[in-house]
Amino acid sequence: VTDQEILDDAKSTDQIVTNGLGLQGQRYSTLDALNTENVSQLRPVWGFSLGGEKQRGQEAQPLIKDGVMYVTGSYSRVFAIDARTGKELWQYDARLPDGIMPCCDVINRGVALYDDLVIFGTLDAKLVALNKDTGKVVWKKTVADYKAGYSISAAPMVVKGKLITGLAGGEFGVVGMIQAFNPKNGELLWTRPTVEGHMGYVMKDGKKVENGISGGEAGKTWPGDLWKTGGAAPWLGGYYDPDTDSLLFGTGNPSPWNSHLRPGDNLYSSSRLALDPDDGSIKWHFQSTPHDGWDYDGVNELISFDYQDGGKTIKAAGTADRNGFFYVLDRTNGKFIRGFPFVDKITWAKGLDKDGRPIYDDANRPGAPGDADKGKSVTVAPSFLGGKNWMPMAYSQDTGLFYVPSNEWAMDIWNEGVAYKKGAAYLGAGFTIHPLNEEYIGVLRAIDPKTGKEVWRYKNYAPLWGGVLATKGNLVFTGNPEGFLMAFNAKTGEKVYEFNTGSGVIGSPVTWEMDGEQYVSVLSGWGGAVPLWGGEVAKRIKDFNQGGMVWTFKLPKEQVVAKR
Ligand SMILES: O=C(O)c1cc(C(=O)O)c2c(n1)C(=O)C(=O)c1cc(C(=O)O)[nH]c1-2
Repeated sequence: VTDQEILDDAKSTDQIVTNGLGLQGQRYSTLDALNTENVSQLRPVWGFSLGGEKQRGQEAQPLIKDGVMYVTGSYSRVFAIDARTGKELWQYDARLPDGIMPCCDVINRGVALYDDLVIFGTLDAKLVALNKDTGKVVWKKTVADYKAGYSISAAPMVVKGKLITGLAGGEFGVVGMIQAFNPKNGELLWTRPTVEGHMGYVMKDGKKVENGISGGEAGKTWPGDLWKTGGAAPWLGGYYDPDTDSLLFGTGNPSPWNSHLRPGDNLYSSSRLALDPDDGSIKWHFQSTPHDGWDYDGVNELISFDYQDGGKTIKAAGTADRNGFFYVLDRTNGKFIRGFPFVDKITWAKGLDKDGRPIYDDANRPGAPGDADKGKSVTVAPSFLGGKNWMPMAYSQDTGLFYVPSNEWAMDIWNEGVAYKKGAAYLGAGFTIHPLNEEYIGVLRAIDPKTGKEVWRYKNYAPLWGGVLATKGNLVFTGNPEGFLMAFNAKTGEKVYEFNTGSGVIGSPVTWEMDGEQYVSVLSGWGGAVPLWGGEVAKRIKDFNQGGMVWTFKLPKEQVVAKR
């Protein structure tokens, strides 16, 4: 895979070489052979088991190149599969040490492809590059200390010949970090800490050269030494906008959760960042939840899109935050254009001011703990798992709508005393999540970013936890924990297809063209954060079965011909 193929991925239909179906991550395919007219005839053509004794959450998006599918499974495993037949070509198992500390299941979100390499990050915070034909290790590099709580769950990406990744570990008081490597040998090129006060570096002739302190100086928006263990992990990775030559990343919660310990905005936690891919410097930031006290990570994808306003093209970016607000930003400078709630209930803030800063409801910030007891508990919506969590939305270039997998839930949350200890959970909070409605938690929403209007919604009993795909065939695909891959009419929201994969679908579906036919693939395998952290919600989903399968679909041949 070349840099040009990566740049062209949003337009090419015969391969998928980026996470997000294009570096901007719109998850939109120009294929329309499969459409609302014929999707009811969609059939599975093969299934592939990810095997292993312990099937856990499968959150990856498959990549496809030259008839081979590359996909990751739980416990840091990679599989190469013949995309025509489902036959395994090779598999690689990272063999994790016992002490790994992922907060939220043993998931992985996919590989990056570059040259003849298949590259992914592991739960013990390594990057591993495999030969695409043999699965043999070409290079392997430890990028952070898993014993301090670091891990990698994101799919890395290659931008302008650099391999870029974000690190996880926000629940352990790590220092969030975005890093660039030489994809051919794993050599570090630059590193950008995402907590104010930490020095960034670029490598020159094998030497670390300082590249500015994140935020300019230490402790401006943090008290005392707390910035040293400030979290803000960019654990979901990011995307790249070629128009502005910016990496667009989000950052997680500040550590610890107890906000009374850290008065101030706590930059750059719960923020969106635009970085220069050449040296990792920060071009702009937008903080969605300053002084977060509810675990509203700001990692959710910031998706570039253009729209017309009074004859002018606006270079915008949209993001649906965990805190329940959808933000439209000017992606040339990070300025707030507009924001609006995308969930039914938000109680931690009364709204947004003209710059997009939340107007807090102080009664709904969990109270400070006393010396011995816990602080005042409050009931807040959304829950800490968010109006939307990691699962990527899609943007359709035809309808101009975002298709947002969201959830309606609240939590009781309180603070407790906590001290930092390397490798131990660093929360200082307790919580329990509960549904807001009897009939549903999940809501797939079609949202107009120009008006904030919800065009349609689909309600789902269990929380939605899978990625979304939009196509020119007027289709929107996503999955649910109940096990179904579903397709909707992009304009009306009518459900036009479903298929039971046998376990919850929390992966991200893809579509591509092979031998003149349009294929759809998705991973199935229930898991992720909900069953682990879900309180009352976990009870609702306790009978859902685990799994680990890749499912691949297409239309029967005669069906395609009949429609043409
Ligand atoms: O702060 C972090 O470093 C971090 C990492 C991850 C992760 O790596 O998946 C999650 C979260 N936080 C998190 O807050 C969260 O809700 C979450 C859900 C999931 C998931 O895959 O279901 N991962 C994560």
